[in-house]
Amino acid sequence: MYIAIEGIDTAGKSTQIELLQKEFKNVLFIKEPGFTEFGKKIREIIFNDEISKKTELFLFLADRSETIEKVVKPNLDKNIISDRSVISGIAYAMEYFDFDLLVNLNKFATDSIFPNFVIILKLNKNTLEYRMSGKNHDNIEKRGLRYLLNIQDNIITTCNRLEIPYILIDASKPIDEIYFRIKKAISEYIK
Ligand SMILES: Nc1ncnc2c1ncn2[C@@H]1O[C@H](COP(=O)(O)OP(=O)(O)O)[C@@H](O)[C@H]1O
Ligand SMILES: Cc1cn([C@H]2C[C@H](O)[C@@H](COP(=O)(O)OP(=O)(O)O)O2)c(=O)[nH]c1=O
Repeated sequence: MYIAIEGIDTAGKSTQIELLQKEFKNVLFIKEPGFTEFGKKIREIIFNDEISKKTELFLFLADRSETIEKVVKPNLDKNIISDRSVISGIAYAMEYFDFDLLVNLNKFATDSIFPNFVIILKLNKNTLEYRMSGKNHDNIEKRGLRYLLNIQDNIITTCNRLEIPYILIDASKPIDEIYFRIKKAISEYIK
């Protein structure tokens, strides 16, 4: 089972995954971007170089392709939980490029290996504003709150259009309340 934890920046993905890693010892936890050694180099370029949106897209595709080829494919018999996935890949890029083109590029990059189930941590504007005020902003976060809230809508749209099952969790709730809901949801998939 390949499950993705999705949400915009500061939604609480890393926080929840740290808790999940303590409890689900037999699950393979991965992330995008930058899980493989190659992906770490790609991530540095994306966040530090001034590149075009198209180049950024191909770099994320290269990171995703390498993770799928070297990590996901060899472990499809296991349970995998990923911090972000192709869903983020399409949701962030569809602000600039055609949705169907992005789906086809990602199908090629991943041999059509997409998550089976997605958990979306959904932030309201005020909570996003508060959490973003507490951190430095990378190249992508500098595009602002409106952009990130659009991405959040895109994440939901992408799951719907790809017909990938998902649940929405209010990311402004207390950490343990969110964790309880995530645990309940994935326990139906991960025995
Ligand atoms: N449910 C929550 N309630 C309050 N603060 C939270 C919650 N979840 C995460 N945070 C805080 O919000 C910030 C972003 O969380 P993080 O897990 O890094 O988000 P992401 O990985 O989605 O970018 C961190 O400072 C974290 O401590
Ligand atoms: C995986 C992926 C992430 N992104 C963006 C989302 C984030 O702003 C950034 C990932 O940086 P990261 O530090 O992993 O942030 P977060 O903790 O919010 O996941 O890259 C894309 O634009 N396209 C993609 O395909």
